[in-house]
Amino acid sequence: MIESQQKKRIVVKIGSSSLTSRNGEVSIQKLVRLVDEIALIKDAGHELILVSSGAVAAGYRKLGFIDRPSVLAEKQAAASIGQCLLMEAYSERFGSHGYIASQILITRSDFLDEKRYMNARNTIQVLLERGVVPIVNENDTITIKQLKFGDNDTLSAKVAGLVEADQLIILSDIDGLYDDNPSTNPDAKLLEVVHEITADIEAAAGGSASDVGTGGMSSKIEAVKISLAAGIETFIGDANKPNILVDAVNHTAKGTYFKPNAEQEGLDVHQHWIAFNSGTKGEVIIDDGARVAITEEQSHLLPQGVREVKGTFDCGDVVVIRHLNGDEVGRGVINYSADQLREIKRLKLREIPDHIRVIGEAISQDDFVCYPTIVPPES
Ligand SMILES: Nc1ncnc2c1ncn2[C@@H]1O[C@H](COP(=O)(O)OP(=O)(O)O)[C@@H](O)[C@H]1O
Ligand SMILES: N[C@@H](CCC(=O)OP(=O)(O)O)C(=O)O
Repeated sequence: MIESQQKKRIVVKIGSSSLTSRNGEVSIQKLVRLVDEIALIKDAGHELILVSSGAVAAGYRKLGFIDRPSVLAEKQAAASIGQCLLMEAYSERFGSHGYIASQILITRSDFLDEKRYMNARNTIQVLLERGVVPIVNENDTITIKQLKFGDNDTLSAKVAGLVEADQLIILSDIDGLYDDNPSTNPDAKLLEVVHEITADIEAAAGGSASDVGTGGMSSKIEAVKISLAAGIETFIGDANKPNILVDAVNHTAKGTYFKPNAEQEGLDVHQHWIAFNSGTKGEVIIDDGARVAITEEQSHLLPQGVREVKGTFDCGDVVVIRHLNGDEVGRGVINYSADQLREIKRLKLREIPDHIRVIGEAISQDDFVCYPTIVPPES
């Protein structure tokens, strides 16, 4: 039973290994059990978005393969079949509880553009207001390698940031994060509460031992970095444990609970987009004064603090902000093109020629995110 608590917005990620039986095929029994639990959470009044893997696993046998294919086009063809089968199974079971399931397929390029990113958010908002369970997966069939989220762990954390979730629950075939890879070290111990992703934790998190899983624990830890930066508490637990979802919502489940730093303000949706979804176009190199201003004094980045401009970008693009010593300071939305900024760098605001002056500052205070709030960009 769900303990009575404030209405929460919860993102649940179900990995391929949690949905498949030993032969690699999707197990309707497993899917049904998880849907039944989600229905209980919905009945208690919470909003829930499901990020479900399993399209490739559900499709490859129907395509005539005995083993999960490894060639990209074959996986994509399998996903094209499997995604329909998955949604059919989800729709039917959610329907039996009186809930409507909807399908949302996303690629990383959809999230590169903030308008499309916000559009996805608005769509999900309408679905949630109307009691629907949005079911998200990567659009495997058309995604090219360079623009793949790659694993649904990362996708689930980005979706959690997009919808400003209260909790992210990542279900897997293991009951949480161990202090070493349990498939190679039988003495590895479960970590029950984690406040920070340290280098030791990153080193402990290895790849997947199953034939169907994609990223193993290491991609889950990358995902947790993203969700914690947004201030979203995150849980990793075993999909095969009875009542795992209900217990995770009640905080009584066995597993690993990742707790965001209570003092650190989470990123808002715009900052989350800048930090984890936008692609960067070029770099601005800043001096000491500018670094102190933006990291410690909550100030704008002014052109006078910019020493060098690298690459080509337009007004509105996201650029890397780097200190003269080479350290990455953060990233932000630039108010000038690269050529304009080259012309006005090191100038005080009143010295900027009228035909170039837009807002004044090179990057506005609300438009940048500094490290270590964010993890280094992935591309
Ligand atoms: N430190 C660790 N703690 C727990 N599991 C780990 C660790 N390092 C590697 N793993 C592996 O990660 C696997 C879970 O990831 P994966 O197979 O990709 O599942 P999913 O399909 O749920 O995403 C575990 O079964 C385990 O073999
Ligand atoms: N999008 C793919 C799954 C990718 C993925 O991350 O899988 P998993 O590691 O099992 O969560 C699919 O639906 O088959």
